Amino acid sequence: MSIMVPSTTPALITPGRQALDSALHQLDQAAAHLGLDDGLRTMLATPRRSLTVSVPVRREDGRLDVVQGFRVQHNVSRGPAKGGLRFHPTTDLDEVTALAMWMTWKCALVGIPYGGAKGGVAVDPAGLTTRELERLTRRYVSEIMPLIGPEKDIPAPDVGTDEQTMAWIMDTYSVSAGYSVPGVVTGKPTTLGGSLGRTGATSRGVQIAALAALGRSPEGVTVAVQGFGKVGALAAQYLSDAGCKVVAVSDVTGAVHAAGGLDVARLRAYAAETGGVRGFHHADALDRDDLLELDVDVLVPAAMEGAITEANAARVRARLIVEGANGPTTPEADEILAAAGTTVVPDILANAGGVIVSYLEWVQNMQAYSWSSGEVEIKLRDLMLGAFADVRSLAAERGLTLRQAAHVIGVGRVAEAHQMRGLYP
Ligand SMILES: NC(=O)C1=CN([C@@H]2O[C@H](COP(=O)(O)OP(=O)(O)OC[C@H]3O[C@@H](n4cnc5c(N)ncnc54)[C@H](OP(=O)(O)O)[C@@H]3O)[C@@H](O)[C@H]2O)C=CC1
Ligand SMILES: O=C(O)CCC(=O)C(=O)O
Repeated sequence: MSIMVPSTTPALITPGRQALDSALHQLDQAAAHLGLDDGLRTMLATPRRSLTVSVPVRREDGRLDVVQGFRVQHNVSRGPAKGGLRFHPTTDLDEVTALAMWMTWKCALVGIPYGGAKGGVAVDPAGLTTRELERLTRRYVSEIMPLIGPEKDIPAPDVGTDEQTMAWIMDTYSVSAGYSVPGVVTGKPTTLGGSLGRTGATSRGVQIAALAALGRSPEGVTVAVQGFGKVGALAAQYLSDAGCKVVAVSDVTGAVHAAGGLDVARLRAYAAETGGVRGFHHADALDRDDLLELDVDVLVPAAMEGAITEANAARVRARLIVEGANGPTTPEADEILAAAGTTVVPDILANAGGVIVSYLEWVQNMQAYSWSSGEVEIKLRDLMLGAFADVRSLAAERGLTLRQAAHVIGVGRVAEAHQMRGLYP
């Protein structure tokens, strides 16, 4: 049986196509290891539902722009589909499909009862006013309304979206339902039923995974973080709080480096005020992509897919990579890093803290109850460390990389759910 994968521009290798190729390669490796038959493997390679929508946006000057939006539900065998919503100019159906597939394995790996989904709108949010963004978000939600719901598919923040976006989604859905439906979305403001601890959850998970992988005192361990958005900035903060020395960070505007360690709290305030890390007085400027090749103990890619490729992997000097981003390392780069003895804590494990606390938020919404930040933190830590231990022990037992082991566990659990439900035979 051949695999049908969507492609918007088959003649061109877009970043989205690269991400989807990586995701399919990782699935193939796991399926071969698990001995899955070709039919089941094909089913897991194919999204259950993909929706492409045209979203008209009325601009402040009266113009009407039309942008493309997507929502892909990759798999729903273990529960409702779950995954973030991305606003980014290069987002396409291939990228969203890859991200949805990674959500499926991530949720299975950390043992939460969800399938995987992702949404995207091909737009640069920095080029829109707040009112334009609100109109865009509400119209996108109206277009994907048939797919989403607290028991069907639950969006959350990703690149270019935040808790305000989630509030507009919750309101648009609730107005249509005729009553408040907080459980339709996670990563909401706490005033609307958001969970304590969700804002920093992905970064907290990155910190937990990094410290577990280090296996020694973090005191003085040098760290570079690519991406200084929701995930990267707080990952840098939490690693610094734990005693690591964060020596470099980057965003789209550039990179900054201080051999003695950055004052991360001060840099966060500076970036919030100026719109980026570039020009921070208490550090040296660095070429943005040179950050990936610094001589540090730990590298945290927390920006976009395809940051570490066969073109630069051999020059990566960090001995430990903890993937805050989804898909930052291509399969070719993975091979180079593995041969060099570099440990990679894979995305579906390292950045799972976000969806774990999203799950806790949804559970609180469904019960109309809320937990303290301490309770949330304990549950997050338990789920992260449990998944980390499962991955590490399978990797050691079978001679796999941490990424291969994580995919064998995630894909294996989803395959088992299909077989038990009898949907496929
Ligand atoms: N938000 C979440 O809960 C989760 C996010 N993730 C993943 O984490 C990653 C980051 O997401 P998130 O923090 O939410 O997104 P944000 O939009 O908040 O931040 C993205 C950051 O990456 C920067 N960036 C983009 N391209 C580059 C580049 N080439 N070099 C350096 N920096 C760059 C952006 O810079 P600038 O601001 O200047 O544009 C920004 O600082 C994504 O892969 C996402 O899928 C994974 C799990 C959960
Ligand atoms: O919190 C969620 O539901 C999903 C977060 C996300 O998009 C991701 O883990 O990549």
